[in-house]
Amino acid sequence: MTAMTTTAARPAGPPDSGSEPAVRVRGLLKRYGGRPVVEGLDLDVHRGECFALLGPNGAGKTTAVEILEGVRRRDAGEVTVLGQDPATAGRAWRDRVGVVAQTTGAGNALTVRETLDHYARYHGDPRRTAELLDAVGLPEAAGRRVDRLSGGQRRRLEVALGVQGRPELVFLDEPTTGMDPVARRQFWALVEGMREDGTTVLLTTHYLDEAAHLADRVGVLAGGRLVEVAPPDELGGDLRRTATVSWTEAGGTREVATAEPSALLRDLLAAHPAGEVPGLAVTRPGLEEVYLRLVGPDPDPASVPGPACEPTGRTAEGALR
Ligand SMILES: Nc1ncnc2c1ncn2[C@@H]1O[C@H](COP(=O)(O)OP(=O)(O)OP(=O)(O)O)[C@@H](O)[C@H]1O
Repeated sequence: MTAMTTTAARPAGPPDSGSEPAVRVRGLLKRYGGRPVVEGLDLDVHRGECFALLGPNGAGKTTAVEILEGVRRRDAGEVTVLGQDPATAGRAWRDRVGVVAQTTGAGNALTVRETLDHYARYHGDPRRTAELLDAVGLPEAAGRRVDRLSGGQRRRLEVALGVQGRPELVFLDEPTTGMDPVARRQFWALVEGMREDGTTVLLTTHYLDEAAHLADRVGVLAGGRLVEVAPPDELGGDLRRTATVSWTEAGGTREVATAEPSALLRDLLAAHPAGEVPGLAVTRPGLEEVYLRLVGPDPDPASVPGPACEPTGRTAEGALR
């Protein structure tokens, strides 16, 4: 697969934190049946940035993203996406935004190529079908019916449809779920290509390696709020800086958590003039451990008895449900 290039004139290079953000959210509140699922969410995504939203099942990621996409109604708060309120933005705004939803209805008797050609008509300046097929690694499946694709192939098609209109901002909700490891890495290259073109990307994922690889910043959503926002290798702050030094002593393992492991190592070496400190190891928490500490042991609000189900999406008339 090759990274795609666009003809649209957009600034390339690092995220632009100086100008108006691509996404601005203040005090976002969403309740289902009276129960808050997103509660006081504040978020800025800079233009040209790849931002990854992490959080356990039921944390409210899809709910928040669907509000930003303009397919779900909010109960309170301010939301601006590419300068407009998605709840009222029109067709022109929609053309500037790409959506790869968590699940879609894509599944029909058309072939992959026919499907892409069909949806191309909805965009003013669509990417060429051949270019898209190549970019998502589907050229061999171009003539296959969509309802005969594997789950991972279907996901690739959905990604192709989401970026077909050369969006300035693309929402990717768990885009690589169901993809094999090779397809995931192809997808990463696709996102990196979009980033180089200046596209803003807001991604949700459960794969921490994906967030670490792709994102300029990650936000961890828990209990309806962002509990931390930071570049992936800085998430966890003090927690990241704390090392655990362990060694074998008197037949057992000793473990000491310290922000200054060098000092402890000097003491240990001095206490072992013969050389080796038995079983010596120094470890620092990785992204996964930091994440698990941030979200807590059982943060899934879905485990609480839930409210009545609320449908999503726009009505045929385009109004929000
Ligand atoms: N249409 C709906 N009607 C009622 N409750 C809903 C609806 N959609 C989601 N919920 C509930 O809202 C909470 C947040 O769901 P949401 O899908 O936003 O979480 P998520 O972080 O995207 O989870 P996952 O990682 O599993 O995709 C969950 O408890 C879910 O059961």
